[in-house]
Amino acid sequence: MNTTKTEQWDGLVLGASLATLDGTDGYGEIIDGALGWHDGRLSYVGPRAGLPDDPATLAREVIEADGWITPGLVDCHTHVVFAGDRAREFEQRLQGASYEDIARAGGGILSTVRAVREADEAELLRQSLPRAKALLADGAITLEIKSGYGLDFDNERKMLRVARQVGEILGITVRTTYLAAHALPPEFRDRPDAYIDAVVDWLPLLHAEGLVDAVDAFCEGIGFDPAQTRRVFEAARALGLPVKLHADQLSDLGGAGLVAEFNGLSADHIEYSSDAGIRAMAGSGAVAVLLPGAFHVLRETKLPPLDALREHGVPMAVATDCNPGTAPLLSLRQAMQLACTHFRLTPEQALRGATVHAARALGLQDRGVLRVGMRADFVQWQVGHPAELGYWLGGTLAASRYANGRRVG
Ligand SMILES: N=CN[C@@H](CCC(=O)O)C(=O)O
Ligand SMILES: [Zn+2]
Repeated sequence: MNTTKTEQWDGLVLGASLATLDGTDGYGEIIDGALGWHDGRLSYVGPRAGLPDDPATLAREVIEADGWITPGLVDCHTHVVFAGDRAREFEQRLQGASYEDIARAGGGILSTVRAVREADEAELLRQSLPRAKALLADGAITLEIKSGYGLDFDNERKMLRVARQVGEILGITVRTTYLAAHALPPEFRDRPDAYIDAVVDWLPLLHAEGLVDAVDAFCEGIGFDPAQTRRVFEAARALGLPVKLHADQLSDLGGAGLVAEFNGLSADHIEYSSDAGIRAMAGSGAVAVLLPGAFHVLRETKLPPLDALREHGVPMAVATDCNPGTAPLLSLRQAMQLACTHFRLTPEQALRGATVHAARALGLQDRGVLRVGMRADFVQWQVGHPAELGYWLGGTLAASRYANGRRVG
């Protein structure tokens, strides 16, 4: 019996099939499986037939289930904390305005900055929580949440505090990412280097409050240049914080290579990354975070360098990028479907992208697969096969969700 515990477990699910994702390929299928856990960790992952005759004695709670159980999904790139929406901007884009035009005219990210600054902490939480709940409802048990719509100390802090509260209220893991280098706020107009000075100064203060798990930037023509990004990364490194990057989304500024140079966790978007950038990522072990929601909503045509990613063995994560501008997307499963449709990932690759590789993109080694000793984060789905998770558009497939061995929906 594949177990580490001899005392009575906290819980045991019997009867569902398991997609463990343990191993380098395949779903790791266990038909008619059993999953036991204790103290928030998996204590048994295997066939029901591998348990003693009377499994009810093994655990305090025994649950008969059907369908399939997968690791809890990990949404490794979201901007789910924000106020307002940008539906009117979406209309303008469909009438011909580009994302960059709107940004340069003071809309885009800056219009969400105005809305976030106007909302107090309680209001920001009130607006953000339903979005996080929707992501959880569709199986996301770990959420990364970025700041980046405050762009001053108090408002970046407010966003990060709300992100932490979301995790506490929902009982799930929230990893926070400091993204003050997302756009240039109006009070620093034409003074981007002075703004980067401020971004660098705020970081240790927010970190000292326990509000920052990683550091990100938007390295782009409408964001910050590589030299400015480098300064943000150096500040992160000085504090021992990992970096990730909105890299090469709209043009190739060498973002993928910069991530590799700083041993970053991930380069995200990367539609325009060069072959050299991808090779550098492969060398450093960085994850490529694919964001098919933004690709879809912006009606992009330039695909990420998928062949190069495959050829060089760069792990590909999939995330929602849930944000009001480019990805009003409230389902990681839907992002998986878009990754299959637009980027030709197989449903198995998309599921690995939203679990195993997404956990790695957050530097989390204790989740993403079902294996004894890993966190008891899992989702039970009403499906006949896990390939359906990357197949259906919409619908309600998740039947129960567990975080750290506790039911969270
Ligand atoms: N690219 C930059 N940041 C977000 C979009 C933010 C926004 O438009 O509000 C992204 O990941 O797509
Ligand atoms: Zn983003």
